[in-house]
Amino acid sequence: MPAITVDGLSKSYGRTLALEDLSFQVEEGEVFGFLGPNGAGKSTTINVILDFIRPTNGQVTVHGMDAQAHSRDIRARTGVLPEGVETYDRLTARQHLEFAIDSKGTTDDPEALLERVGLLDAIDKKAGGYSKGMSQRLMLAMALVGEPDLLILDEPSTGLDPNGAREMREIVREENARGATVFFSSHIMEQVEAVCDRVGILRDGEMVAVDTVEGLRDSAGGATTLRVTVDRIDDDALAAVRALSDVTTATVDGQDPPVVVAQVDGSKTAVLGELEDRGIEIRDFSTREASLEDVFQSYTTGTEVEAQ
Ligand SMILES: Nc1ncnc2c1ncn2[C@@H]1O[C@H](COP(=O)(O)OP(=O)(O)OP(=O)(O)O)[C@@H](O)[C@H]1O
Repeated sequence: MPAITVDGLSKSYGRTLALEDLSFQVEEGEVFGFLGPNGAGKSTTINVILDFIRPTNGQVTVHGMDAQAHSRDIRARTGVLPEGVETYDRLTARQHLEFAIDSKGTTDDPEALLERVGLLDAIDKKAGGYSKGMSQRLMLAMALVGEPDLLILDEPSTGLDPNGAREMREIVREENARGATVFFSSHIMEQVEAVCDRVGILRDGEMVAVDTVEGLRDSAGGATTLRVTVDRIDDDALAAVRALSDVTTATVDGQDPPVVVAQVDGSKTAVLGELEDRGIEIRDFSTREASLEDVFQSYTTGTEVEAQ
């Protein structure tokens, strides 16, 4: 049984359509990265899964239970790191943890949890004095209470420095190794590629790709980003480059001097030849293997940048 099934989900806020007929599944035991730029609809999806908001259409089940009818049971088995940090200024980390432990009726040790997230030193300090990263660590510790079957982490790296982000990924791996399903959202490919089994890419409320990290890598596979610095470029020349059979996309980056950026799946010399045949002077060029970040960008930003 999948851990999460999202089926035909739509959500409108007044005239804003935040989610449009969204369907996907998160399998039990996997780490699923929910990736999309700001405003794509990630938090809205998470809020519907947790029944914090009601959808306009569609259905969500968690461990086979309807998200609306069984929200209490679902939340009891789920650890949530919500978007935006909501700590209580006057309570210490220990008190936050004690509250979460009481609410879930578990016997966790606050010190052990805070040690895991690297916040043991501040256990008896009031959260009002915490940095963003410290608050984020505290919220993560609260999400871990009760060894939940499902962890839902909304942008868990917010406010964390690179070390903190690495530690967070380590905790995701440990939780997954213990058997938890992890669903976490991010707008940064780098954050998800290191830990996720599969990635779903959300754009404007629609899922535009769901694949394994390997599968996404393959779709970038073989492709190379070619950057050619030229003395000038015009629409006809750019169109001719785009029309070459090995070129997937071509855009122009910058103006002075212009740089033609092409995704090439094969011969790079054809691009250089096409430009030279048109009397365009090639001042420099470089090649780079397309990265997962390039794949993410091509799905989420529209690949074309008009020639200027
Ligand atoms: N309460 C609300 N009222 C009106 N519009 C909303 C509300 N919440 C979200 N939206 C809109 O719905 C769309 C999706 O927002 P959502 O917060 O789900 O995206 P997100 O992918 O989580 O973005 P971010 O990465 O910035 O958190 C956006 O256009 C947003 O402006």
